[in-house]
Amino acid sequence: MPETAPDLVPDGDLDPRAPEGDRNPRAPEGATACLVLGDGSVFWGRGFGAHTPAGNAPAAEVCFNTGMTGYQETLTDPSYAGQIITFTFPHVGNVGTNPEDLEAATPVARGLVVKQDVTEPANYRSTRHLDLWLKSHDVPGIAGLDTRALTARIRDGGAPNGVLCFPADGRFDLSALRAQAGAWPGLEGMDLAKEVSCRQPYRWDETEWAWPQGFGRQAAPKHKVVAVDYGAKRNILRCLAAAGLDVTVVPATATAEEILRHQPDGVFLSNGPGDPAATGEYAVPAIREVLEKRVPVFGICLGHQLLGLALGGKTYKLDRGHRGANQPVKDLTTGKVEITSQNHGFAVDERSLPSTVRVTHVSLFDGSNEGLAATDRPAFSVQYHPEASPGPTDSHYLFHRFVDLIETSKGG
Ligand SMILES: NC(=O)CC[C@H](N)C(=O)O
Repeated sequence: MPETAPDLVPDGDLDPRAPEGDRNPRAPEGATACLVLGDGSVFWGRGFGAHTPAGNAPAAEVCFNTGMTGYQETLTDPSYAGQIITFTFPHVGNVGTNPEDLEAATPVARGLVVKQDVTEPANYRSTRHLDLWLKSHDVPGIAGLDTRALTARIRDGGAPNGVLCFPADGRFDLSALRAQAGAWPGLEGMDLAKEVSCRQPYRWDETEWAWPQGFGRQAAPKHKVVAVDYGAKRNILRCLAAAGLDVTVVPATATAEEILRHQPDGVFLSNGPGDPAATGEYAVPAIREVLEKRVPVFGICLGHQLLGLALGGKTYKLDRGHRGANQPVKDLTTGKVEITSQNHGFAVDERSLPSTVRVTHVSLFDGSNEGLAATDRPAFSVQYHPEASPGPTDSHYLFHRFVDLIETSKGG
């Protein structure tokens, strides 16, 4: 193991070397970056990845992810727009980066917080050091701070807003950073899906990529679906194609007419960032119209929340969200428990759902809703990510459930 430098003082305000009452203590020795939270607290660390522009460090919600692998997929998952990700697993970066594990062309996360300094990559698939990859995509990182303390703070107090600052000149204006973190409006009410969505419709055609172990290659397409891209992860589109679907992707703001013009056998609603209620302003009317035409609908994560809204339910913000690869969920249809991968900060309020909606999945961590199905039309959705493989292929059956629904609807 390479030697790593010790943790820096975790919180500038608690720095014993800072004079009493000093709200702007100097950066501790060795600190080149800091994370400033909306409540004014400061976590010092060592910067890596891209420097932040002077006076314009990115503000975002600071969340945590407990996954032990998949940092590149996490960083490129468009659902992380507007967020700084704290990785609770300490060794991030040690398998480098490669072009196959991207969930989107570029990362949208505003920054990452890790415990250990990023080491040289040790993996045959690596084509680039994480540090260089982050630099090339303009994403700043901070290492060497107490990610446990930060995670405990998020767990106990909810996900705070924060600013990650890694200035090239090593100067920190903590007052300005505190003001910036305090002024960031937060994710509630924020519509980010249309920012990360594709701009033009396109056909998903990716037959030559490496497939997840044991998942097989693309089957000859039997049915045609339109996937509405609210910030879709590539592996979802891959899984739809692997289940035998011909996939056309359309922008988040596509109207029902623009969706139905493709004469789809089914409509898929993707994952995506931001507040579903804000996204719903344009998405919900389109989904409602698709539902009225009785076209089969399947939604994942943000797509699940939007389907919940379209069916008459409400969504709310969870205190700290579910982000990681070990989240137990019970499928109430089969009684089976799946270990799932998740990344969401909002949820469907089960109590708000009309009687024409059945709850199909529930979180065994906190009892929140993880899946629903309409009883009067062909539509279902899950809050978690069946395209990810946190262990075995627990949740891939949902893509086949979608195909079955399409076939039943076609009368085939
Ligand atoms: N992964 C997702 O689709 C996230 C959905 C939504 N932005 C949330 O945080 O709950």
